[in-house]
Amino acid sequence: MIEAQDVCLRYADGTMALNNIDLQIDPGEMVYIIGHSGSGKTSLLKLLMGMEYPTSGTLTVLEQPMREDQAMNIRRLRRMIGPVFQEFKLIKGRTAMENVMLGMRFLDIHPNTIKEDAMNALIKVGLEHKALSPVENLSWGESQRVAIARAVARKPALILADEPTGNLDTDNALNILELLTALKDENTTVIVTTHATHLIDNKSHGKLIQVDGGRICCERLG
Ligand SMILES: Nc1ncnc2c1ncn2[C@@H]1O[C@H](COP(=O)(O)OP(=O)(O)OP(=O)(O)O)[C@@H](O)[C@H]1O
Repeated sequence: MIEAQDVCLRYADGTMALNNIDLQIDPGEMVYIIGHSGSGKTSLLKLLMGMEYPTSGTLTVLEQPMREDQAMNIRRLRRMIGPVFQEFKLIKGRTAMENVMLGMRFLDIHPNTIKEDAMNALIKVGLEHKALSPVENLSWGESQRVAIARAVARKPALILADEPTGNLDTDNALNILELLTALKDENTTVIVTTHATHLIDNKSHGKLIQVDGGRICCERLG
């Protein structure tokens, strides 16, 4: 599913965000990436999404080499990825439901099932009562849940979520983690960055990857 060998990422200003990353993630794995602010968690997700390319080393996601000369293929690869990034990129003037559906129109999902799948995703994140609300009327946490519904509804092979519980109260945060964990049963690989280690302490399954100063300093089963 994902294989990284000796991957480094240096940004244009010279910042070494990731150093010598080795990683193997299998289909259906639930992976939490933890670490202090600035340790490199988002940078790692950006590499996996093809928003940045390794400066050195090799990275493969769903059998796709992540290199600049593969940009066209990486665009296609993104159809198999459900991203939840910190800027939710919801379309203003559209309802929560329309936002969830927008991402699905470009996929091989039958038009008749798009509406049903979108509503099911909103139900999963507890937002069915806001389905017809324009997204600009939603709270920050609700917008976050719409972004998660949009990713889940696409039934992707891989979900990449950057702090998906960041602005949620404990109950909603736990619900979202439960929801993401359950995707394992559909063989979806889920990679989540989080500061909320107290929420994942009692999780019996999942792999924990701790990043420190751009290096993986610890990897263990949760
Ligand atoms: N576009 C960029 N250009 C230069 N440096 C960057 C860029 N994006 C991130 N960095 C730097 O790379 C390092 C890792 O940043 P990253 O955003 O991956 O950390 P993080 O662990 O996700 O942090 P946080 O938990 O605060 O979101 C930091 O030193 C950051 O300042």
